[in-house]
Amino acid sequence: MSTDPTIWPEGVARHVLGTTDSTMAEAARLAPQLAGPAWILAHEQTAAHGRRGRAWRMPAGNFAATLLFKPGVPPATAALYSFVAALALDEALSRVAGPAARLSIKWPNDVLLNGGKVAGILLESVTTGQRVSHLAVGIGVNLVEAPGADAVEPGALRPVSLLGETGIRVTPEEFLTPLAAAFARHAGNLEREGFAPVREAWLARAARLGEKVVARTGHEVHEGIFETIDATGAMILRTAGGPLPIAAADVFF
Ligand SMILES: O=C(O)CCCC[C@@H]1SC[C@@H]2NC(=O)N[C@@H]21
Repeated sequence: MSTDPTIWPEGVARHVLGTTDSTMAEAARLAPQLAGPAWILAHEQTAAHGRRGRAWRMPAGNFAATLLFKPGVPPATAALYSFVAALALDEALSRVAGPAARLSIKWPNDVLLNGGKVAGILLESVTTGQRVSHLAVGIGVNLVEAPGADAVEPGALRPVSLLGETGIRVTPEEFLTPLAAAFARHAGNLEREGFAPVREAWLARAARLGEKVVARTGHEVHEGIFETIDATGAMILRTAGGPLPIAAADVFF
């Protein structure tokens, strides 16, 4: 991996916006003139989206930001930053909510609070030749309000908010500070030591490890025991037919 010590400088740039279409779209517009990593935070998004092109509802007061940077690594390595982001989110939420908060990470990168989804992560990248020239890590956190259950697909986990579950209120700007620090630290670990320490830390926070889950890929449904994640971040399911690596899927408990 890249070991460029300057990729995560002390003070990563921050752009704070009022209303925008989506911080992912803002990141795409900023990319051509990007010098170092930059966080783009918006107080309101009119066209936010989540994984698989789903709409992402963002009630006022919730957190919406995209971290844009230039990893300069192959796409498979860039994908590992989603585990970095999940760890950073889990850590930042635990910092603001206190150690009693029941937080965990649902593969690959949803953060759960008391068993409901409190935060989601979306990676978008631009690849030039064999390398990812720009990576946008979009993060949405229900700080003060969870969208209604009608906003999610049948069978998906109920959305929850930090305020609703813990009574703790933090502003998006306040939340960005521990999140950015945790992201920089875990990203530094990934870049210096490879995926092993991030994988280990991620597994220690994983929801339903060793339990039965259902993984729905575009066209197939697999049921099995969630055994581990491999060196590429794929979920390893123990199925009746043996261990099955799943690179991308929606997972149901
Ligand atoms: O769970 C998911 O599907 C991922 C949700 C990601 C939402 C965030 S909010 C900030 C950024 N801007 C967007 O339009 N999407 C991401």
